[in-house]
Amino acid sequence: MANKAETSPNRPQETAKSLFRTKSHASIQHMFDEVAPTYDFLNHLLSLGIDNYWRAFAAAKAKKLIGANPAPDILDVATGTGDLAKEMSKLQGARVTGMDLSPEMLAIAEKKYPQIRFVQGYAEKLNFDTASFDIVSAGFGARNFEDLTKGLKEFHRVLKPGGHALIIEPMIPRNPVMKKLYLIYFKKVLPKIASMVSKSSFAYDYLPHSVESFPQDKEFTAILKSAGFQSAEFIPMTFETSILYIAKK
Ligand SMILES: C[S@@+](CC[C@H](N)C(=O)[O-])C[C@H]1O[C@@H](n2cnc3c(N)ncnc32)[C@H](O)[C@@H]1O
Repeated sequence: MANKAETSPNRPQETAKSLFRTKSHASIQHMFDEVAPTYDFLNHLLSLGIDNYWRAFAAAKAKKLIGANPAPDILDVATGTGDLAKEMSKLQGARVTGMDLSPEMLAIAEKKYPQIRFVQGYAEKLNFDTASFDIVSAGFGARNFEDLTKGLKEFHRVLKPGGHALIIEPMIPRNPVMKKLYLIYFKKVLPKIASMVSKSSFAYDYLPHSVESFPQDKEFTAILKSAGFQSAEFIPMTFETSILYIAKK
């Protein structure tokens, strides 16, 4: 039997490990609805504010890829509280839509950024026309998709030919010393801090499990290509603690 912190408060049969295996929409939604009120505070605290830089870096890459397009259409999937959508909305003429499955995360996004259009939905079945976006982004969301391949195929479908997907995920450093330090922080320190602030300490036990079990760098670019993208590259950020994937349709 798992201890209390490792089980979901309203779903005692569910452990952080079992959630990562199933990742049903209902369980993921429940977890994010619960962490929503403290999500931003903890995000910035636990990353020492560097998460803002990672999103701004992705938006700067998007700007280059968009080029002279005066009105790029951008979809931010798994937008959560909207911070990556906000970065994308700073691009000249950008028409940004943020979508997420969690109504509580979206309610916060709408409050923070009333100028951006937010909609509820699922990455695996995007409610948008084929070839309708120049950029599809996702910050720290793909790892939670119930069906990753289906989600990435949907990114590909809704992109215009030549459009790009930009995906940010946490990265486990490849350098052995950095990796050891990172995992101590990620598995021992981070869940303790989070449990003092968030209603759902469960979510922060799930986080290291989900990152450790998720395909990274070349493994993930191979998945992007098998989802239909003609090319895919990755850029490690901040001593390989985060990674940006860029894939072209
Ligand atoms: C860690 S948060 C990231 C939020 C935001 N993008 C950011 O940069 O902080 C992950 C988000 O992904 C959403 N999510 C997870 N699976 C999803 C899916 N299949 N479809 C849509 N949203 C999903 C969750 O509801 C949550 O808001």
